[in-house]
Formats: sequence, structure tokens, C-alpha cells
Amino acid sequence: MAEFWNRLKHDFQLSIVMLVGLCAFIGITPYAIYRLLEGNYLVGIVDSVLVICTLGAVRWAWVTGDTIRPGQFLAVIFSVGTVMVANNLGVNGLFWFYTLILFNFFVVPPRQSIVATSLALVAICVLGLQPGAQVFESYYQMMSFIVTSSIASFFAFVFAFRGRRQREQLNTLATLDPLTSTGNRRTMERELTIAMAEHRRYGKEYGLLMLDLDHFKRVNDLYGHKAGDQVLVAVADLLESASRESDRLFRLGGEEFVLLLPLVDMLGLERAAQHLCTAVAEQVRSPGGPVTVSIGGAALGRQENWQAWLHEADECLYRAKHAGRNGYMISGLDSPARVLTVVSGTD
Ligand SMILES: Nc1nc2c(ncn2[C@@H]2O[C@H](COP(=O)(O)OP(=O)(O)OP(=O)(O)O)[C@@H](O)[C@H]2O)c(=O)[nH]1
Repeated sequence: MAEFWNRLKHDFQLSIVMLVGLCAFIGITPYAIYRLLEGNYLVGIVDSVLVICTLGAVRWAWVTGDTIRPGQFLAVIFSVGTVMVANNLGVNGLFWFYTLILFNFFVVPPRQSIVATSLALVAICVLGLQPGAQVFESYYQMMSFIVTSSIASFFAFVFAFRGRRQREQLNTLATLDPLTSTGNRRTMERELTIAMAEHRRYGKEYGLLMLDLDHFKRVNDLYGHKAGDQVLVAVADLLESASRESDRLFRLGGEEFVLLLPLVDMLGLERAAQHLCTAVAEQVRSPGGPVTVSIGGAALGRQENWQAWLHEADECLYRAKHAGRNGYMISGLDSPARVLTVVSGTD
């Protein structure tokens, strides 16, 4: 049960799909029963299909963690259902259109929602204009419906658009390091926890590198904090481009980075460390000359938790620093190795 609430707490869109599903279930089921008992089988069946599809979409989102396609499915089902109900019940069915506006803006992105809602509105009006149709009692009523539903859709769009942007900005603030745009410490903790779980459950291999700039204080002291910041950004960019797409880079704080590498063993980790050490020494420069990093690494094995794993890499980093910097040390492999690139301005 705790996991259930935890997932809902951390996945906003999933909680919205669940809530819309619950509302649709509670709100539509009595109508479905009522219409079936009343003998209006078309609307009864449409309502029942809506409820069944809603429950199916909720299950789909819950099992796969994908909220986009179930959301789109719900938007299509709700839109078609509302058109059919409006066509069959006339004014009494039209009221559901206002609920549709809200539901659509909750379950799909604003632009998709405005398309689905507009198509449903056009479909209702086209059906209403057919000879003998009973959707609207007069043209005046139809115009009132178009104007009021358009205004409601417009405000829902503005509200949903702004809300989505603010959520994205909040998410960026909460997960990324503002200077380098790499993952921040909180994101790293989450990813390491997931890596540990995958290693335990499926035996998936992971390696972790801890990278620390050498003598970074000198850059700050001699050339100012701004130059120091530029060096940090340049190192982060290089580490991103020199590592694999599946690797994840985080800034732990200050001049320390962590790289999480899936599907590598100890030897692969050593090769990656050597490659990154060399790449930084060769390609990143501060106003005072080449920049170098020291790296400590540890493959995921029997560590009790991610803190122990990180600590193991940190100890190796400490040894790489003490061996003279611009080098790397991988836990379980012999002694620290120095990168042989000739660089001036270090040590
Ligand atoms: N420009 C800038 N400097 C930072 C930032 N965060 C931490 N620092 C600086 O990073 C420096 C870290 O210095 P130290 O911990 O002594 O490390 P170091 O000089 O790299 O020495 P070694 O790691 O032993 O090679 C300090 O001067 C901090 O002020 C930041 O966001 N921007």
C-alpha cells in the first residue's frame, strides 16, 4: 500500500490518470445502469464502454508506467463518447461536453487536448445541423453552446499550458544542477538506488566513476569564480560527450562529478576512466592551461547500499589524488594509474 501512495506521490501524470479514471467510474457508472434500465441501450452501452475503457487505460498506465498513450486513448474515447451521448440525448447530453473539456486537459498535453476538444465540438455541431437532428433546440442555442464551450476551452488551455510549463520548470530545478545542467545530487541518489535494485533483481552490471578536478582552487583564486564556473561547464560538457549515451552524469557538488555507467565490469570501468582522464587533459583548458581530473571507480558488487558503493569509489579517488593526480584508480584493480598525457600547469 505504501508503494501505491509513493508512486502516486512521485508521478503527477499517473495520479491524474488514476483520478480521472476514478471520477469517470464513479460519475458514469450510475448513468450507464440508469440508461440500460430505462431501455436507452445505445447510451447505456456507450456509458458502459466508457467505464470499461477508462478502467483499462488506468490499468495500462499503472502496469507500464506510460501515461502518454493511455491518456491519448482516454481523450479519444471520452471525445467520441461525448459526441454520441450529445447526439442521442440532445441538450441533456451536451452538459457532458464541459466535463470533457476538463478531462481532456488533464489527461493529454494542452495542444492535443485542444485538437480533441475542437474536433468533438465540430462533430456535435455537424450532427446537430443534420435534417431531423435533435441535438439543439434552435440555432441560437447552438451558437450559445459554441461560444460558451469555446471560452471554457480557451481558459482551460491557458491554465493547462501554464501549469505544464511551471511543472517542467519545477522539475528541472529539482533534478538538474543549475550551472552544468547535469543531474544533481538528489537525482544521483535516485538513480543509484534504482541501479542497486536492478543489480539485485536482474544481476545487471553497473560501474560508478567519481571525478574531481585537480587543483581547481587555483583556477578560482587566480582567475576568478567566473572562470572557475566556465571550466566546470566545459568539463561537464566534455564528460557528457566523451561518455556513452546510456551513461548518466551528475554533479555531486563543487568540482566533483559522478558518472554512472550501465553494463560495464571492472575492466570496462578502467578503460572508461582512462579515456575520460585523457580526454579532459587534452581538451579542456582554463586560462592558466590544461585542466586535469582524478578519478576513482567501483563496480557494483556486494555493497550494502549506494552510500557504500559511492564511498568505495571515493576512497579510490583519494588514492588517485595521492598518487599524483591526472590519473585513476579502480577498486579491485592493482595500483593507481596515471595518465601519460603530457600536460603543463598541473601538480
Ligand atoms: N567557480 C566555482 N568554484 C567552486 C564551485 N563549487 C566549489 N568551488 C571551488 O572549488 C574549489 C575546491 O577546492 P579544493 O577542495 O581544495 O580542491 P582542489 O583545489 O581541486 O584540489 P584537489 O582536489 O586536491 O586537486 C574551492 O575553491 C571551491 O570554492 C562552483 O560552483 N564554482
